[in-house]
Amino acid sequence: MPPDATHAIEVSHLTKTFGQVRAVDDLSFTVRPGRVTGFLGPNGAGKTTTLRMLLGLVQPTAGTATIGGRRYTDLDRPMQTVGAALEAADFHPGRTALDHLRVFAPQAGVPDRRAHEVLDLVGLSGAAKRRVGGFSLGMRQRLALATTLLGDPPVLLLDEPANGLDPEGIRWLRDLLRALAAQGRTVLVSSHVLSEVQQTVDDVVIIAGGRLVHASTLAELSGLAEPRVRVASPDAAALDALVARAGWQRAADGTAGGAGGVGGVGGVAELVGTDVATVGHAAFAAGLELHELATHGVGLEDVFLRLTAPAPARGAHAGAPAAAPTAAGGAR
Ligand SMILES: Nc1ncnc2c1ncn2[C@@H]1O[C@H](COP(=O)(O)OP(=O)(O)OP(=O)(O)O)[C@@H](O)[C@H]1O
Repeated sequence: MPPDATHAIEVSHLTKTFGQVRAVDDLSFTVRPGRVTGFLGPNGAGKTTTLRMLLGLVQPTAGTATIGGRRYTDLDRPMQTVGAALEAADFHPGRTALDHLRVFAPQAGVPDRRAHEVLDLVGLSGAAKRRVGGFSLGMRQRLALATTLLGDPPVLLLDEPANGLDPEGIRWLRDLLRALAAQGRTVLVSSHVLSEVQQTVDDVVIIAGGRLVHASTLAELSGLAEPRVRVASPDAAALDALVARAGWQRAADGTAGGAGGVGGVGGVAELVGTDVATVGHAAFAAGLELHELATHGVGLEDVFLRLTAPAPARGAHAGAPAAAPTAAGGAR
């Protein structure tokens, strides 16, 4: 099936509770075709449960998860529409890689020879006749990916596909996923480590505690990682006045005052869009005593950790400009 714009993934107010556990909580996001989207969150965030609901394996408590506007269970040819790899270990150990794919080929509605093509695509041609029982985790990941590609689906859902791959394998996966997206496919890749997929994804959907905490392009997420100037003075009021007078922008989650000076009295400001020389000069000209003036970078991984920190810490970010398409850091 040729990929086209009708193969977007739409998750709307999706909720799943298991007894007392609210695994997915009023989650809404869109995944666009032609792009690789990272579905990110710490362990237990609800990624797998969301993917399972998308695949009709788990019934939502509320909300909907659709592919091209239809639920997975309503698709005419699901295996030719969605390729999904949720667990890499689910192989018959006595089967060869080729046999494994041949078992799935009829379900995917493709001839046997397609098995060779997908083995080639994932770099496993040389191991086609080896038993899967002897495969490394990385080889299993490649075979799982080959299985998802059998029906040439326009939508790919991959749960932690980089797990078990060495750095060369991760680079290979990146190139393959980017090529698949460039063909117009919708590619959703989950991971609990941003750095693992940072160079692969165009968009990010970040969840924590079952809730959406951030959805944007990777470039917009990177914008939250700009360098900051941290400035502390024993005179909080004068520091505040200087910041206001100069028109400096405070970081959205930066400290807006509080203990920063001598003996815990004073103010601290975290500023973006300026530099230490400008701030130092203005403070000197204003006769303001400073106890700290430094630039510090906030890495992308730091941004990710802050966004996914437990609720009280996340609450501090609720006003971040690009950070909160829906609720950031609500009560859970
Ligand atoms: N079948 C189930 N019964 C009860 N609780 C479940 C079930 N499946 C998932 N959960 C719980 O739901 C929450 C979300 O789990 P889920 O596996 O979706 O998270 P995840 O983001 O995929 O985590 P990981 O990165 O560790 O795979 C967890 O608290 C988990 O224990």
